[in-house]
Amino acid sequence: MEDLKDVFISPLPDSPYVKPFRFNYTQNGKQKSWDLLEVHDSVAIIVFNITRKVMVFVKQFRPAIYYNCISPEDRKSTTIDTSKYPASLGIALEMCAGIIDKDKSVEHIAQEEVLEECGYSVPLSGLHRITSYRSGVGVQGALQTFFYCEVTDAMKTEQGGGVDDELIEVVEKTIPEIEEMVNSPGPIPSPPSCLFALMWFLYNKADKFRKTYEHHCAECKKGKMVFVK
Ligand SMILES: Nc1ncnc2c1ncn2[C@@H]1O[C@H](COP(=O)(O)OP(=O)(O)O[C@H]2O[C@H](CO)[C@@H](O)[C@H](O)[C@H]2O)[C@@H](O)[C@H]1O
Ligand SMILES: [Mg+2]
Repeated sequence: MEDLKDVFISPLPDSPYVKPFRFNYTQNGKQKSWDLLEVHDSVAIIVFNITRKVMVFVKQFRPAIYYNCISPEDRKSTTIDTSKYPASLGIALEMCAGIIDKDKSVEHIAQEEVLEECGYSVPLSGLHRITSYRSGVGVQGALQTFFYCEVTDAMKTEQGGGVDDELIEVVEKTIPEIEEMVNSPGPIPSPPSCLFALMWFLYNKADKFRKTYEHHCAECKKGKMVFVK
């Protein structure tokens, strides 16, 4: 994932992923315009492994993050010096997510992404639609639909890691590690949607699993309840 070379910037040809255009309008009698990017709507899924009480993340190289680490001066050079700018600068930790580029329901797209990226076979009934929100409101405003699913080790039927030329590493974090992540002073190498997902999980679900830890501990300590972080 971190073997990066031959990095250079070029003008955008016709792209199936992003379409830049100018949006013109008159508001309160004043003529205005806004420069926009048309992108696909998407899904994102919180995957929580209840066998081992860990959250499943995907780690991947994100060119957009990498590019924004390069100084404006160095962006002008014909090739980017990868010894000065190693790939690690662009590696993000995210929830499993994918664009809606097929004529399928959001539930089916979410199910596919969990299998392709994380390796878990989840029944459609195991995917709970939580909410949807607008991402990149400055220039995109695309809709992301957000799901929660619980998986077990037995549901891990494939390796994960993405399809075609995707290079994705599956990473697991415990509840205390998630808490540490959201309390970090940053910069956190994750999009706001991922941080929202973590806060949603901590607020709505984490207690259920913390209680299991406490109970476990109480058993071990012969009835003495100990809060385990
Ligand atoms: N701009 C681009 N240039 C070149 N190739 C591209 C491309 N966009 C997509 N692709 C190709 O299409 C594949 C799409 O991957 P996914 O469907 O998993 O979406 P991704 O995880 O990138 O974004 C998901 O996760 C992020 C983070 O949450 C959300 O912002 C996003 O809306 C959501 O779909 C990429 O692996 C790549 O091959
Ligand atoms: Mg993805």
